[in-house]
Amino acid sequence: MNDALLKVSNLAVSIRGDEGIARILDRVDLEIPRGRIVGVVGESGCGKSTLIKAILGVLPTRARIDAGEIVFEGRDLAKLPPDVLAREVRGAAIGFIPQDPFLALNPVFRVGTQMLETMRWHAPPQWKGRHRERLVELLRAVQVPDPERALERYPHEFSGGQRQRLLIAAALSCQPRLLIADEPTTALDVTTQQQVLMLLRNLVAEFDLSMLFVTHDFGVVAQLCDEVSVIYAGQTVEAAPTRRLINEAAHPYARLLLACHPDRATDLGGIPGSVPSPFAPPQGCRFHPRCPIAVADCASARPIIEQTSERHDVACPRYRLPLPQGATP
Ligand SMILES: Nc1ncnc2c1ncn2[C@@H]1O[C@H](COP(=O)(O)OP(=O)(O)OP(=O)(O)O)[C@@H](O)[C@H]1O
Repeated sequence: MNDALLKVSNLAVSIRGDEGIARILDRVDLEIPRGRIVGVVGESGCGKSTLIKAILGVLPTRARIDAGEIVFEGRDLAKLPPDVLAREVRGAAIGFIPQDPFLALNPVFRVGTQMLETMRWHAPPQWKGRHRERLVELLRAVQVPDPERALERYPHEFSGGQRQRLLIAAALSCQPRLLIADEPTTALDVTTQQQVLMLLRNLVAEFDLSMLFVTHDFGVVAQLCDEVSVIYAGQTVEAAPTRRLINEAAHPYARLLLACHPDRATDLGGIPGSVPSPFAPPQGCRFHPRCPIAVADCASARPIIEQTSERHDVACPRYRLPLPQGATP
């Protein structure tokens, strides 16, 4: 699609560690069309956070982008100087909602002080002199009760769900075009999680945004996302519109991950085995050691991405085969 707000192509990121060099992301592709919510799903250790860090330009010092592009509004973020990224992109054109609302706010400063400080650096010039007023409007939009008073309170005076709303307002406070959320509902109870997801959906429409939502939970993807990309051991294995992926997942990893979801599984055993270390990933398809339909060829060559239908890509030549009985948890 031409109207992508963000297009990540062929992105490779490696990190130098004591064990050698780890290829954490190995030619990842991702597209976020304007006005859409795209989920990135994968187990812990698949590279979701590294993908976010690469987009935001906050990779660890020992990491580097080896190849690929991160094109956002026509500019390749992978090639932008760090000061331009910090000034014009991170926390400005791209807002970030972190995973843990308990850790993300400084407990010793009032909420308003912290949020106004962010706005001082990144808010659009036309809001000059109106930061507090804008903030109150945003707190109202994220349904924080009594916004004027909320700005005078300290983080510990809010519940987890309210703190997450504060962080969503903070992410919106610089008038971003893209929101990136890293499992923002994981630390919340189920009811609050539902409310925050619904709020995010409404805000994306109301503020004319796009969103990248990272999670390990297909249930959350089903509720929130228009499209989804499944990532395994640093490689994109499948991408499709959400409904299609949930009803017709093709890659064995995506099928097994879906089968593990509580709504479907009778026994939540998870997928046997674990995500390989990026310091010594398997050759060929990185999923082949855990794949119930793998054959010898899967260990020798990386699968080519095939398009099964419009906007549905899968990186497995054997995706048409059924999984053997007992393979799903
Ligand atoms: N600074 C680092 N040094 C060495 N290895 C790292 C570093 N950061 C990440 N990794 C490794 O890269 C892989 C991907 O990590 P990443 O945090 O991106 O995965 P993730 O899918 O976000 O996992 P989680 O859901 O647990 O946050 C993991 O194997 C992790 O151990």
